[in-house]
Amino acid sequence: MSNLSNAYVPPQLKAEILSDALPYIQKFHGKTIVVKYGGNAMTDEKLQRAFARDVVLLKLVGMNPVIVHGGGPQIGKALKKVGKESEFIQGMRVTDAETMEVVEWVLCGQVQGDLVTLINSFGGQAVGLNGKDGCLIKAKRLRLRDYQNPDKFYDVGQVGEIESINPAVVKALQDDAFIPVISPVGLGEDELAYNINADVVAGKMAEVLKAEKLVMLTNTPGVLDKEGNLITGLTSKEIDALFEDGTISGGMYPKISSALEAAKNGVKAVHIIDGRVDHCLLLEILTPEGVGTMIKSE
Ligand SMILES: Nc1ncnc2c1ncn2[C@@H]1O[C@H](COP(=O)(O)OP(=O)(O)O)[C@@H](O)[C@H]1O
Ligand SMILES: CC(=O)N[C@@H](CCC(=O)OP(=O)(O)O)C(=O)O
Repeated sequence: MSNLSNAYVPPQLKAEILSDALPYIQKFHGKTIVVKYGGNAMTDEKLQRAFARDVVLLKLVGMNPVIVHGGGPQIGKALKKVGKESEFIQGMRVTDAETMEVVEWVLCGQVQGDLVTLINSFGGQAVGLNGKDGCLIKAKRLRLRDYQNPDKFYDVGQVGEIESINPAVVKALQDDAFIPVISPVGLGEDELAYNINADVVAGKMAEVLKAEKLVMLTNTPGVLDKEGNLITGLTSKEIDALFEDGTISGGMYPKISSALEAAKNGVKAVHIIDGRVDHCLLLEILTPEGVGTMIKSE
């Protein structure tokens, strides 16, 4: 992948490739595109730079990218430093009060700060937000239902589910030249901060903003079947079958569930794509090439 960017491309071909993007730029002009930038997709510096450039480019050609970032592996590292192991149930981090302090520090501080700085270094105007800002995300304590046994619930501590989203602050920013960069932390009525899975925030944000597209960047080619082959498209029924036969596990649970909810609730195109591919965002949005898995509402 990295060698490709050094390969010789005749100037005429470059111009044609740029020109081929025109219908996509027209189609998505003025439209909101929510991008979930997973912590697993942001581990390589070169890829991070390509991502930030792509976001700036999308904004400058008239689209409204809204970024929801994760940071699971980065939280895991910070917790290790203070001697705490990470525990997950169905893709949700079990979060006690001490863990929550680290989560907020890593997500709303380090990860968001680095991303905002990087986007702005390429000429964008990114603004960092978390759920507390402008009353963006109201959360309440999650009762996590067992995927296989609906009568069973898990207590995962200070983990939130979304009660409501007030998108006013995001709309105000995106109607201007700004690129919102949102950390998945919500505020409860009890004034506690809640740790919310970033896929859940991205899916709901896309719904509430009536986004044209939701693109989730992760560290696999997309959703894989039992043999490890990429599944390019998935319907609701097919997803149920994958849950039942155990093909989906860990972080893919909240990702697929949130993607499906968004597709069912009006987001026209929902994709889970490989964030390890250089310029995957441009490939997904500005070319006819299908990358990753498209989640369909039915
Ligand atoms: N069927 C599946 N296809 C692809 N990935 C899967 C599947 N089931 C579980 N996974 C796991 O889900 C992970 C992606 O979710 P997660 O670790 O939460 O990433 P992110 O930080 O991008 O949200 C993959 O790295 C993989 O280990
Ligand atoms: C409740 C819960 O699990 N919250 C996540 C929030 C970050 C996240 O979702 O990051 P990724 O997108 O990189 O996985 C966590 O603590 O890891």
